[in-house]
Amino acid sequence: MPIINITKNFHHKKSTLKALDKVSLEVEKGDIVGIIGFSGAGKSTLLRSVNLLEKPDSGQVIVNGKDFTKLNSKDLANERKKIGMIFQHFNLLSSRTVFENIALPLELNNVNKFKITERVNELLKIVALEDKANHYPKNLSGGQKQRVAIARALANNPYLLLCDEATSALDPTTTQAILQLLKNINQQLGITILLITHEMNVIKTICNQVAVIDQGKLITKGGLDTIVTHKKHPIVKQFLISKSINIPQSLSNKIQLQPSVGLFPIVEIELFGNILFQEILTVIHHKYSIRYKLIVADIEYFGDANFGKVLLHLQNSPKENESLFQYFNNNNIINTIKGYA
Ligand SMILES: Nc1ncnc2c1ncn2[C@@H]1O[C@H](COP(=O)(O)OP(=O)(O)OP(=O)(O)O)[C@@H](O)[C@H]1O
Repeated sequence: MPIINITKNFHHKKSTLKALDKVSLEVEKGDIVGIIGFSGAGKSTLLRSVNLLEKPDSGQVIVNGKDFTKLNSKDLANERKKIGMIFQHFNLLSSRTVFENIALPLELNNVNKFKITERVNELLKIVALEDKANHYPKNLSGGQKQRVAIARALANNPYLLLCDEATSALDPTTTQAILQLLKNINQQLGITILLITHEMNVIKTICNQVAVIDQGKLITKGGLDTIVTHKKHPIVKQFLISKSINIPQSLSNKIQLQPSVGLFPIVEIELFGNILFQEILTVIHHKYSIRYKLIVADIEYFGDANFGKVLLHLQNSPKENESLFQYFNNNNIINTIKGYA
């Protein structure tokens, strides 16, 4: 499914905004491609260009062997039936039951009543909501609503599923369950998935390809190992070490911003693929004989490199710690003193 050189401008009163700037993207059948980028980078515009909800000003969108930009509205409507879409806020119809929501695309496709019942029951099984068929959306949890939306998106047997931040409104456990469902759909039904996400976790859990977009341009696309090689690019960097780690309340209650006698520094270290965490700990302990408490460590490995943040509460005097900070700075280990306790 090649997207070739698409450009999309939005015209405001006095200015024009280039939301997509000559973007080309190849999506192979069976891929799960994650699109990442800062807010306003053009992710939604790119996703919506695939089924021409957003019509590019130029370029080609070749899906299912057809250039969507050249289709008349009737042919495009027919092609769209084979592309499912789900959204962050589910977009269910509140006046319809779960069954009726899922049945909607089939009704619009003039499928007969008997076949609709058969298909909806199949779909309820796929998303494990058989017992909720007659419930209304307002009585469902977020995860259940997204399952209904997924079932509805699958109704017409799509070959492609577009997901616009499908898990952003869900808690971590529900997110994992929805991701697992998407993975099963990809593997068992052979559906290609294109998704937008802000979460590294989503990429790591289900995507085999990542597309990075920034200011309307495609920066890179590939597996995570390829993406990591662009670690200096701001969006990739933020993605790799986006974690904000919190100082536990028991410690933050005691924290002082200025050093004073009897208080020791709490230092945050950023790991950015240049050095391994265990190596840093060994140096702190063996080379500089500095005692520390490990407060929080949130680290992920990509290949042999680790990325993330670590919070250490050093236990030595400022003088004794000096050589350690010199070591950090000499080795480009980004460190910030968050306070003293
Ligand atoms: N219909 C529209 N009319 C005018 N400008 C638009 C329209 N849709 C998007 N834009 C602008 O195009 C740019 C890209 O928007 P888009 O929604 O694709 O970004 P995004 O990466 O999905 O952002 P976010 O993560 O915040 O959803 C933004 O500057 C946005 O304001």
